[in-house]
Amino acid sequence: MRIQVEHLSWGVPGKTIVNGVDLVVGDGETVGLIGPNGSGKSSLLRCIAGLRTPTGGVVRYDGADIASWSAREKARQLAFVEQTADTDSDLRVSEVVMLGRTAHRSRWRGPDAADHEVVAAALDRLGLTALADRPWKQLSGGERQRTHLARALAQRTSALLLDEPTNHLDVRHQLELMELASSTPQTVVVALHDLALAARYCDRLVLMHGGTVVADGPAADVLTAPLLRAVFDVEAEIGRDSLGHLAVGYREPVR
Ligand SMILES: Nc1ncnc2c1ncn2[C@@H]1O[C@H](COP(=O)(O)OP(=O)(O)OP(=O)(O)O)[C@@H](O)[C@H]1O
Repeated sequence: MRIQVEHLSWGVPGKTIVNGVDLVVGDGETVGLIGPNGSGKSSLLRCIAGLRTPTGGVVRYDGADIASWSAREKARQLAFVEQTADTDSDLRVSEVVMLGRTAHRSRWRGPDAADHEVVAAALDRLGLTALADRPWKQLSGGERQRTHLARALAQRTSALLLDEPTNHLDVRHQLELMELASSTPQTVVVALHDLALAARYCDRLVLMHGGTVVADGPAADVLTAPLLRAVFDVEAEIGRDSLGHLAVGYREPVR
């Protein structure tokens, strides 16, 4: 699934929040969206997910304008895990994940064996099998986040949009989640604050600032000291760790 964002703008009265963004994400590619707080990453993701109506431009999936899709069609084509994803509190973990199957069956039919198989596989993929029967409201923040990812996987879509999917996760689960995002055949757009994690697992990084894309390319081209200074207002040193991964160190802020 190829995602094409053309001259996309979105805002609220008096404020342009996403400003003329062009972005192409190739089939199966994992693209990391980075940028400071308020730079427009979540707003752009919500437009790409079809949850916001752009004030200008268009979002295409394999050439089709997402504006022409019903909610059900969107749920069959793309899965979106938002930063503050929440769920009705009385559900059990497996029932939350089963919500991902809703768009795949008729309104009149309950989950069948195939749906249960997909849910079991998604729970297993996120290491949640032992929590399947636990009430959602008892879960920790990281367990909830993994449950929402399992729900998104259970949608079995060609595109996966993730907004800060690692913010509640411990190191082990961060690595596993990013490994999943980079190895899945799905087309992935993921907003991240951890630049080293983004560099390690994404095929390409897109750096946003003030609602626009200011750099788009391989991590080594985007994570440069001058660009990080201009966009994040930090003095960064970019190097390689002993495993060969890009490492980013920061000097103390000088005011
Ligand atoms: N519905 C809205 N009404 C008014 N302002 C909004 C609305 N949605 C977003 N904004 C503003 O738009 C800007 C971009 O927000 P957005 O959430 O897209 O940024 P972000 O890059 O995802 O930030 P963060 O890293 O903090 O999650 C922010 O200044 C935010 O306050």
